[in-house]
Amino acid sequence: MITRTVRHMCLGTRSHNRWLQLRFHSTSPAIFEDVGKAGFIIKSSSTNVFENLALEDWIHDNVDLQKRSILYLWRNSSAVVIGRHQNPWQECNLRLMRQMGMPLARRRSGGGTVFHDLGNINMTFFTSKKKYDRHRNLSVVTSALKNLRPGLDVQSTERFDILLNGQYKISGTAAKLGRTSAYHHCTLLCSADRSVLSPVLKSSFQGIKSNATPSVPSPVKNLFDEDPTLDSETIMTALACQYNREFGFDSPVHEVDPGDEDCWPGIQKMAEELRTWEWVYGRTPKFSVCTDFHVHVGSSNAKVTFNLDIKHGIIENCSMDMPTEWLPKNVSDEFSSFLKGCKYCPNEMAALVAAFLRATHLGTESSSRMYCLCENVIANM
Ligand SMILES: Nc1ncnc2c1ncn2[C@@H]1O[C@H](COP(=O)(O)OC(=O)CCCC[C@@H]2CCSS2)[C@@H](O)[C@H]1O
Repeated sequence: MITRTVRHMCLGTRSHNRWLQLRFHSTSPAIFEDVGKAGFIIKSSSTNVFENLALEDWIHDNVDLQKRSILYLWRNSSAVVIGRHQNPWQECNLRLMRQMGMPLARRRSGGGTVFHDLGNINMTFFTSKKKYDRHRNLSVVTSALKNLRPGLDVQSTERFDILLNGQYKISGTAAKLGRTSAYHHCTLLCSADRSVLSPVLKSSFQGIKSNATPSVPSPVKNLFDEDPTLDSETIMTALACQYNREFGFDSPVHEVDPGDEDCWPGIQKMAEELRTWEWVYGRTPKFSVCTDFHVHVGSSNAKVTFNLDIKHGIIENCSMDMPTEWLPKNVSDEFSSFLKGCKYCPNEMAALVAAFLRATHLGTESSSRMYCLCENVIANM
């Protein structure tokens, strides 16, 4: 299958951009040649999770999907991707991810949390809402794999996972349905680093109560562990071929750069929005944290109970309970009210704590206790 670079097909200026024409002048076949066709396959040249998710948004918002379907193939460097209505504190080990410098992304589709790295292939099937068919899309994946290796036991399930050997998940699905258009996207675990996948998908926090969508953990396996002769390029080519075959299209795989603002006007702003704290954390459904911990300073120790209500990622209510001989009640009360309005974010909290301690001239002993208390609170963020 020929791989083409869409950038080369574009004339370079916004006014001549073929994708814009796709949106605004989609009835002009002479201009379109390839993109005027009913089926189109693209593959991202980027491995940046935010850029790649932004391209999904861009296509969903800008391309007329009534007359054409698109298969979008993409891979990301290591990242965790949560569903639109999920709670990241509940779903992943944020502390470990921060230590590893691993990004967390919130996608616009629902569903659970998955781990991505270059050993994981993502596919997005864009269609009109009428043509939206997850079973058929997943049959493209399973047929592509069976065409490559007829001995593989891969089957899709009722919940739109794909299982290997009837028990190991190799693919998870999510979808976004708009008024007239839709996309279904799914993963394919080929050779992801499972020594990272498991620990990053384990929350390190306790005492979270929320109605956010929980993930459904499953035993996972990499496809290449089953057949080490496979590789990602071969799989992506097979997926593209099977997509054309299943839907009667004849699209080559067009390589696209989601960082190319000329090609996708406004995409950088979309990627920026996906990177913001307000989107990644602030979109978490309202939740509360009720936790207790022991604090030790020198020879003194105490049990602290901590209650927080968090809305849009911001602390709405805060109360803490501890022996008054350990920390005077007026100090803990003042600190509690100081935290209201603060982002549930370790960096922000550390800065606020420093400001609080500067402003409230506590004695050395109380200051040390406050630091200890705050360290414990921050460790839960
Ligand atoms: N990459 C990947 N592929 C398949 N299964 C995974 C993966 N990472 C983790 N898991 C397993 O799935 C569950 C979560 O399953 P759950 O069913 O809760 O969620 C999903 O499957 C969501 C799939 C989203 C697909 C999108 C496509 C493009 S952007 S992300 C997790 O706890 C692990 O056990």
